[in-house]
Amino acid sequence: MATNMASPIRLPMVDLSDPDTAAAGKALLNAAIEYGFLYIDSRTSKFTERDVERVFKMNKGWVGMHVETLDPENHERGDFKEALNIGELDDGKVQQALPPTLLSQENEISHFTRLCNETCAQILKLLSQGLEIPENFFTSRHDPSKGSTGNSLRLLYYPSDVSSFRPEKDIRAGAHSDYGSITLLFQCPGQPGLEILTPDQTWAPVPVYPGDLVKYPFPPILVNIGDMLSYWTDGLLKSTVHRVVFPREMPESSELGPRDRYSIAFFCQPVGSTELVPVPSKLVENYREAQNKDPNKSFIVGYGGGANSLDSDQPRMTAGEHLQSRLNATYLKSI
Ligand SMILES: O=C(O)CCC(=O)C(=O)O
Ligand SMILES: [Fe+2]
Repeated sequence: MATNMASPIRLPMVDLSDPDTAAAGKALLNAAIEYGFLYIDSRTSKFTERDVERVFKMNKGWVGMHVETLDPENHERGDFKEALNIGELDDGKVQQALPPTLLSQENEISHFTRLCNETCAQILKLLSQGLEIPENFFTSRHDPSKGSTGNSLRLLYYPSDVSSFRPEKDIRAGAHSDYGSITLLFQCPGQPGLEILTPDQTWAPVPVYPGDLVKYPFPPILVNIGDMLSYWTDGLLKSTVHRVVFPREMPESSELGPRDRYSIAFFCQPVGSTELVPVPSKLVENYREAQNKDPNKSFIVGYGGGANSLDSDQPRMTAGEHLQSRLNATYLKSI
């Protein structure tokens, strides 16, 4: 496991309003190949400052601390976080019991998840362009009108008032990769903590704002590739391991004020019954061939060996099966 700290990473910033969609698609694809993470310029997204602010206001942490342990091999105590998961909505309606204070906010939740879905569709279309495959290859397989997707919205709260915190041993969210296609992450100014594992096995902090002087209405939206899209593209797109750490000055330095962190994650998945047929991209094929020829091959072709590893007469894994295999690997391990 990595121990060294790298300097903050400069991730590419993608402009979703770029009329040159071929160029934006290539920029997005290259970031997904190199880092598995990128920023979306918030000025070019469908979200207004108010849309994001409203959901942050709902986010007060709901499910107790230490309930989840994302990296049980390295952390004996559960993650120092609280979370509320909201599963896929049906016709704008939440399909689960909500905490009483959120009952009146269903419209806002529905509005926000709709924008998340539309943003994911924009990103998936651009990725298809970058991969030089039909524009709707991914979006048609993520279309909720074709079946349930398992998309979820997660409100995360990492409290700083944790007297039992042990700096060397405890973590806000253990090292993990995400399971689905793509994740959108909304962060708050002044609340850092996300780190990604670089190819040389060092942890690189991801700044909430990149180091430029642009005035954003709210922090750029972080996008990362999940295991399924990595599997689907035979590892060409990277599902990068990441974690959330406590700020270095935690928690004694009370003069700094509370060092809480709030974030909102939207996990986007294909329709569960989607067969993960190989992505018909020459770029994916070339990547796989090059990796197969590499005598020192140390690459990961996405969890499960990659969609191209199956013989053509073998049944394809479905998106639902892929997700279940990743959930089993995490949650059965931590019981
Ligand atoms: O809060 C964060 O920054 C990241 C959360 C995350 O990675 C996750 O829930 O999968
Ligand atoms: Fe994550």
